[in-house]
This record gives sequence, structure tokens and C-alpha cells, in this order.
Amino acid sequence: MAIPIPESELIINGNGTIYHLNLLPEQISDTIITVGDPDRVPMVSKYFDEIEFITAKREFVTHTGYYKGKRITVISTGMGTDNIDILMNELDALVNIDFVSREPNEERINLRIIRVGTSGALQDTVPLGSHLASHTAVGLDTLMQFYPLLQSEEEQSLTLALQSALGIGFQPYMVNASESLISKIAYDMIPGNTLTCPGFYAPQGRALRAGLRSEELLNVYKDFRMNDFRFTNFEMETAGYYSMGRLLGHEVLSLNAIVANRVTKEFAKNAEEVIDGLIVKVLERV
Ligand SMILES: O=P(O)(O)O[C@H]1O[C@H](CO)[C@@H](O)[C@H]1O
Ligand SMILES: O=c1cc[nH]c(=O)[nH]1
Repeated sequence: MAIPIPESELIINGNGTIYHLNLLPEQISDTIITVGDPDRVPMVSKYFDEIEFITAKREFVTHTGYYKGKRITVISTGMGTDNIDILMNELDALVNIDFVSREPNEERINLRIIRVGTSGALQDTVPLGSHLASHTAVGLDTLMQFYPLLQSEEEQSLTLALQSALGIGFQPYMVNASESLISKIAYDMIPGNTLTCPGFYAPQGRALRAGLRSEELLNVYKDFRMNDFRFTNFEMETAGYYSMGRLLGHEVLSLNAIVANRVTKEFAKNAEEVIDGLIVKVLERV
């Protein structure tokens, strides 16, 4: 017999919902679109034929509804992999843990989770306004210092080389996207290797007034090579999604609307349009 998960670990609100997401198991679909910005949730659900359910708590806004007869949930996550830790654990708990017995269900449900986010390009071959699918993500955050994530030999050697190039005191982690979601949704998008950074400013080589510990950081990101691997873009969540997906057994794909290019130093004037185009593609294909 499994030991029930204590009340301080699987936290269920008075109304039966999971702690941060504020959701009951029956309020989500097994197909989930995630966005960073809470205001982007209605940008997705405005295309639904019918919205069945809406809730919000902190940065987690959820709409569940139907698009051309298919039940879809869209949830906002806010920014950063610390929020993805909460999102992925709580979504998994909703479908794979019995809230009454507090034990994992015998039968596992695999969710399909598609991130529709914004990102900055690290190469001049990734144009502003393009849609890029993260085939691989490398995390520069420390989330995976706390989970038993398995890494292949190739992943180990690449992340060790990156650690040495950056001179940081911990080893980054590397995880792939779901192959089946790539072929279903991202077959015509730019294939990319995404760097997930633990911040938007210095960790992405941006200096306003606080300065940078290394003026060379952006060049290290841009110029890092291992065989034919190089980084195409950066953002703040993808590696967290992919590693939690690997740990929990869910299919995950991160799609990026490229709104900045750090080589050409441009920012898209039509960012909303680029994101909207990505939303429509995902809804049609998911
Ligand atoms: O547009 P979203 O999905 O929030 O994604 C990107 O934009 C935010 C930074 O502006 C970070 O969350 C980054 O990952
Ligand atoms: O440059 C960018 C653009 C969007 N999101 C990021 O994290 N970085």
C-alpha cells in the first residue's frame, strides 16, 4: 500500500481545488496550451466555440473550452521555471493522484502541453516575427539541481562544455521536446535549440543600469558550438517544461514567437500579431 501524500505536500484548498492552480481534476482537458502572460489567455480562448470554465489565482488564469469540437485548456504561468515547477506538479497531481486517498492512481494519464511564448533570437538566421519550435532546451536555472533528472552521455558532455564556457558553479541541464508533438504541430517551424535563462536582463546579456558580470555573455551564448549544435534563441521556461515532462511522463512542446533579435538588436513592432499567428496555428493543429 502506498503511503498517502501528507496535507502539507499535496495541498488541497477548502473547495477541493489544487493549491496554486485553483483547479479541480474535471476542469482541465488532457490537451493544454500554456502562455506566460495572463492577458494572453483570452487571446487564445476568443477563438473557442464555447468557454466551459474560467478561474484565476495569482498568475495562473485558466479557460477551458471547445475549439472545433476539441476540448482544450489554456493556462497562464507567469514567468520563470519556478512557476513551471508549480504548474507541472499541480497539473500532474490533477490527473494522476487521487485527492481522496492522496495516493497516485494506478493508471497514468499523459498530458499534452504546448507552450506558446515569446523569445529572443541569438542568431541572425532566426528572423524577427518567425515561429520557432524548441527541439532541445538547455536550462541555466537551478531547478534541476533538486530533481533526479536522468541525462544521457551526450546531454552530459554538452552541458559540461557549456558550464566550462560560462564559468558557472553548477551544471546546466538539457532535455528534448516531444517528437510526436513536433511532427503534429511544428513541422514547418524553425527547429531550434533554446537556452532557458533564470532572468530577462543580465542572464540574457541585457544591461540597463545594474551592469553585467560578464560583457562577453551574449557572445558565449551565440558562439557556443558542439558538433552541429548551437543555440538559436533564449527565453525563461522551456527547459523547466521539458525536464518536468520527462520526470512525470507528459508530452511537452515549447513554441516561440520571435519578438527580439539580439544580433541585429531589433524588437518586433508587431509582437501581438506574431503571437496571434502562432496561436491560430496551434489551435488548428493540436
Ligand atoms: O512570453 P512568455 O511566454 O512569457 O515568454 C517569455 O517572455 C517573458 C519575458 O518577457 C518570459 O516568460 C519569457 O520566457
Ligand atoms: O529577448 C527575449 C524576448 C522574449 N522573452 C525573453 O525571455 N527574451
